[in-house]
Amino acid sequence: MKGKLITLEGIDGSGKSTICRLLQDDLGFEGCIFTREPTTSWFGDAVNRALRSDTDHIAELMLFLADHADHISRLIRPSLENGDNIISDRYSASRCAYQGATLQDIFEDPLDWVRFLHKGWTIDPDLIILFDIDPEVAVKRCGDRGERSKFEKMEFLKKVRSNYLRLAAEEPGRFVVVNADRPLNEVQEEVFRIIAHAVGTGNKE
Ligand SMILES: Nc1ncnc2c1ncn2[C@@H]1O[C@H](COP(=O)(O)OP(=O)(O)OP(=O)(O)O)[C@@H](O)[C@H]1O
Ligand SMILES: Cc1cn([C@H]2C[C@H](O)[C@@H](COP(=O)(O)O)O2)c(=O)[nH]c1=O
Repeated sequence: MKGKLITLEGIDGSGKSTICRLLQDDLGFEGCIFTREPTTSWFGDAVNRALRSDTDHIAELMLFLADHADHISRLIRPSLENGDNIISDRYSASRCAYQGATLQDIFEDPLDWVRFLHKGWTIDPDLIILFDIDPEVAVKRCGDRGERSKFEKMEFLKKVRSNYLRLAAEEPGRFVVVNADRPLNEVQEEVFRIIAHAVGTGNKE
């Protein structure tokens, strides 16, 4: 693989999508390919249907995995092989953190099980930027944005946050944890600096 894969992760309302939009508008990152999970494919549509209903948690996980497999074969692998740098708003760590929480009554260590399900076929990110924030602050931020994700609940997001922090502690070489509970310009400055360092100018060379 010649390009770099960078993913933005964090609980709902942590500010990933806001930073992603700012990155997309910045000329310094115009060589990067921007993508997200759930994707905009029909697999992503199926995931979004599951997110709007009380779908069985295992079935929901399988839909997320199908969307991820399609994302890799259609965009991630060919772009990396072509030398493009990719920035993805959510990726595999979202599954470990969120489905690691939805499945906690079924498995002893659901995070580890979900992580195992990716082995052998996924492409691991070169760098994962974790937007870390107290769920109380994140949920308040999301308060007035209309329809809510079924996951935007305090107790649930506390578990998701602790799963993310466990992932970061277990792979310190891959994760950078950013304090997302700061003014937007400060978070932006730090994330831009980290990504610029990882991809150089954002172009292929
Ligand atoms: N640093 C910040 N300080 C205050 N408000 C912020 C900050 N960053 C983002 N916001 C606001 O918080 C809300 C949630 O931000 P955003 O949609 O970027 O989060 P997200 O992590 O992408 O959430 P989700 O994963 O649920 O889509 C938005 O209204 C956004 O304008
Ligand atoms: C990729 C992925 C996402 N989720 C959850 C996280 C959010 O609550 C929703 C949708 O994401 P968005 O960024 O707010 O649009 O889905 C998940 O549970 N598992 C995943 O793998």
